Amino acid sequence: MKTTLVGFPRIGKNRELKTLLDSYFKNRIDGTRLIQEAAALEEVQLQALSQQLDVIPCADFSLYDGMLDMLYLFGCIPPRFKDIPQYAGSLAHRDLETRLGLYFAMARGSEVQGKAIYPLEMKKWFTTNYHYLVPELSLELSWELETSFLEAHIERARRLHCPFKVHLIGPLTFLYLSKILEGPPDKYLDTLVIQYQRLFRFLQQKGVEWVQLEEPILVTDLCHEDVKRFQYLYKTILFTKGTLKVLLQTYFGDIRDVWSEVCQQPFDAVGLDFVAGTKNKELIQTEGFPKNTILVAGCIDGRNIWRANLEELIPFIQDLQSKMKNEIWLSSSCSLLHVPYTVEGERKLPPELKRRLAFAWEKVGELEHLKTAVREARGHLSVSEKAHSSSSLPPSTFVDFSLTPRPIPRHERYWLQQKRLSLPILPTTTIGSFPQDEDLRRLRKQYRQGKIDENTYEDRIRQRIRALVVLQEELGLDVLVHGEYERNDMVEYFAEYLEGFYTTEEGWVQSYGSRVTKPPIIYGDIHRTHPITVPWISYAQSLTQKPMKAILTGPITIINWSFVREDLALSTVAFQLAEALRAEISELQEKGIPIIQVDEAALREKLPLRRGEWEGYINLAVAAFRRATESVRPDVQLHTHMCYSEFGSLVYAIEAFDVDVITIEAARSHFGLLSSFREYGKDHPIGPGVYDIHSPLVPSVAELEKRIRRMLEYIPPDMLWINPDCGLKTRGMEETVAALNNMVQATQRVRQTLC
Ligand code: MET
Ligand SMILES: [Zn+2]
Repeated sequence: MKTTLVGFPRIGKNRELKTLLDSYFKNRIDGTRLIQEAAALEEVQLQALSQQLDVIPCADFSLYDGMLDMLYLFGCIPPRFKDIPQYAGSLAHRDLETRLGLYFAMARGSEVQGKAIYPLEMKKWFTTNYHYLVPELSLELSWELETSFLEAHIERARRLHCPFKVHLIGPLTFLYLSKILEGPPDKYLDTLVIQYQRLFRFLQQKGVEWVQLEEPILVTDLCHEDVKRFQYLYKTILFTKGTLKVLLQTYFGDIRDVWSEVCQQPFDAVGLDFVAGTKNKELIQTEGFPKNTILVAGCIDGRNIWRANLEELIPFIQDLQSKMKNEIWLSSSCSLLHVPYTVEGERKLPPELKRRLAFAWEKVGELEHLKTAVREARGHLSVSEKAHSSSSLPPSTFVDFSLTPRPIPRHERYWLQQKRLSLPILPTTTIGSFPQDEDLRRLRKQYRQGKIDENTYEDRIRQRIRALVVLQEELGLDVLVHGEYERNDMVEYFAEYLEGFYTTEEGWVQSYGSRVTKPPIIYGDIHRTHPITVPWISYAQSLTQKPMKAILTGPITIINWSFVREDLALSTVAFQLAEALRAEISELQEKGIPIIQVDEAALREKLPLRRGEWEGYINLAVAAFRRATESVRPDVQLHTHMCYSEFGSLVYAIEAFDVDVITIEAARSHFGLLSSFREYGKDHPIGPGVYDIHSPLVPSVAELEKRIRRMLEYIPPDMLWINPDCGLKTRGMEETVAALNNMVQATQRVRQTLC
C-alpha cells in the first residue's frame, strides 16, 4: 500500500508564487529570476512531500495553469499569438524570456503596435472556482512538442530520489474542454494520439516510470460516441506505452458511463474519487475491476477542509482490500489545489475548530495515518489518531421552509414599481462594485489592524460613497449604487458579519494564475445579529433623489464560495442563510430603499456535472433565493445578477426566481446567450452586459450603440436594461468613468431613435 496525491496547491505556502508572478507581470523581475525562484519553491515543496508520501507529484507545480501547460507542451499555439513577430516559428531553442513571453501572452493577452491581442478564454474547472485557460483548436494548427519546462520539472523531482509520477491532462478532457473552432471533434483524434505517443516516447527516454493522465471529463454524462472516442484514443496511445506505467486519474464523480471500457484498457493504475463518486464502490462490486491494475483510492476529500473521518475510512479501505486483492494506493479525491495550504498559519481560529480542520498539508498527514492504521490492520484507532478524526459540529436548529409565491404577479408589480421609480426607457445601471484602489485596501487593512479607529474608517468610506453618488449623477446613470467600498470580497464580507462563519487569515486558494480567494468556513448555525449593509446603503440613498439599488450576495453564492459544514443537509445551511438575508432585506426596504439586488453570481458554477442531478440543485437554489426575498414588497424592485454565461438550458430555472429584473454577463461571451433569452426577454426585464469588465479596453460610443441595437433584435425596448457585464471592482477608475460615460451616451442615442 502506498500514498500519493492527485495534485497539490502551487501558489506557495505564503503565496510566494503569486508574489513572484505579480512582480514579473509588473516587470520588476525578469523571466530568468521568475523561473529560478519558482523552481526553488517547487523543490522545497517536493522535498517536504517526499518526506510524507510514497509517490510524489511531478509537473503539477504549474506557473499559471495546467491546461495552458498542456497546450504549450504540444505547441498548438493559436495563430494570433504565433503571428506576434517575436513568437513566430519554432519554439525549440528559443531563449527563456521568449518562451515565457509567449506562455504568458496566451494567459493574459498582449499588445502589438497598439493593437490588443486577446488572451485565451478562461473557464471554470468543472464545478470549482478554479479557472483554466481554454485551448483553441483549428485544423491548420501546427503541433510541435516543446518539452523544456516539463523536462525541468522531471529533473527537479528526480533529484529527490523518491518515486514520482508526471501529471498531465488526458486527451479526452483536453479535447472536450478546448474550444473547437473548425471541424468536428473527431478530426483531432489522430493528432492527439500522435502528440501523446510522442510525449510517451519522450518520457520513456527520460526514464520516467509513472505518468498520470487526468480525465475528469469521464465523470460527466457520456454518450456512445464519447465512449467510442475514449476507446479509440486510449487503445492507440497505450499501444506505445512500452515500459511507461500509466495511471488514469478520474475525479469529481463516478465513471459509470465508461467503466467497462476503462477495465478493458491496459492501464497500470486507475484513480477513482470515492468522496464525490460514491457510486464508484458499487461499480467495483457489480462490474468488477481488472486484476493486475492498481486502484488509486481517492478517499481524502480534496474539496472541503474538514478532517477525514478515519474511523469510517479504515474499514472502507480494509473492505476494498479484502474483496479486491489489488494493490491499493491511498490518495486525495481530487487535487488539493482547491483547499488552502495549512491550518498552521491560523492564529485566530478557536482551538476546537482548528482541531477539526485539515488543509492540504494536514490532508497529506491523514494519508500517512490512514496507511499505517490499515496496514497494521487495527480494528480501532490509537488515541493520537483518534484526536485527528472528526467529531460532530455544534448542534443545529431545524429551519422550516415552505415556498410561498409573491402575492402580486410580476406584470402588476411592474406598474407599481414604474410609478415609484419613474425610470426612462432603457434604464442604465451598474452591477454594484466600483474600482477598489491601493488606498482603499490600505484603509481597510489599517482598520483591521487597529491602526485607525472605527469613526475615521467609516468617515473615509462615507467620503467615497459621497463622491461616487456625485459621479454617477454626473454620468447620468438612472439607478445608482453605493459602490461596495466596505467589502473586501462579496462573500467574505457577509461571512465576517454573520454568526456561524469563520474567516481565515491565510486560507488562500488559487482562483486563476496569480489570483487567489479566501473562502470562509461555515462552522455553526448561521444568524444575523445586526445590520450588515443597511447603514452604508441608506447613507447613499440619503444623498440623492435617484433610486439607490442595494446589493446583497445570495445564499447559493455564499455557499458555493465557502467551505460548508457536512453534518447538515445543504438545504438547512441554505435556509439559515436565506433567513439572515431576509432580515437584512426587510430592514433595507424599511429604510426606503426602492431596489434590491441579490447576486447569485455562482449559481452556474456548481450546477451538477450530470443532468439528472440538476433539478435537485436548482430547486434548492430557487427555494433559498425565494425564502431570502419573500418579504420584498411589490413596489420594491427585486433584481438578481448572474455571471459566467452559458445559461442555455438554465433559463427555465431563472423564471422561478421570480425577480423583476435580471442583469447577466453577456459581452464576454460575445452575446451568445441572447438567443436563449429571446423567449424570457419578451416579458421579463433583462440587462445583458454591454461590455466586458475583465478588460481595460474602453468600448466606443459607436460600438456600444451597435451592441444595444443588436440586443434590441432579441429583447423589446421596454424590457431592456443597460449595464456592464459585472462589478467594476478590479478596474481602474479612469477607464471605468470613460466606459460608463460612453455607455450612457450610447443609450441616449438609441433612446432618441426609439421615442
Ligand atoms: N455586486 C457584485 C459586484 O458588483 C457582483 C459581482 S459578480 C461576480 O462586484
Ligand atoms: Zn458578476
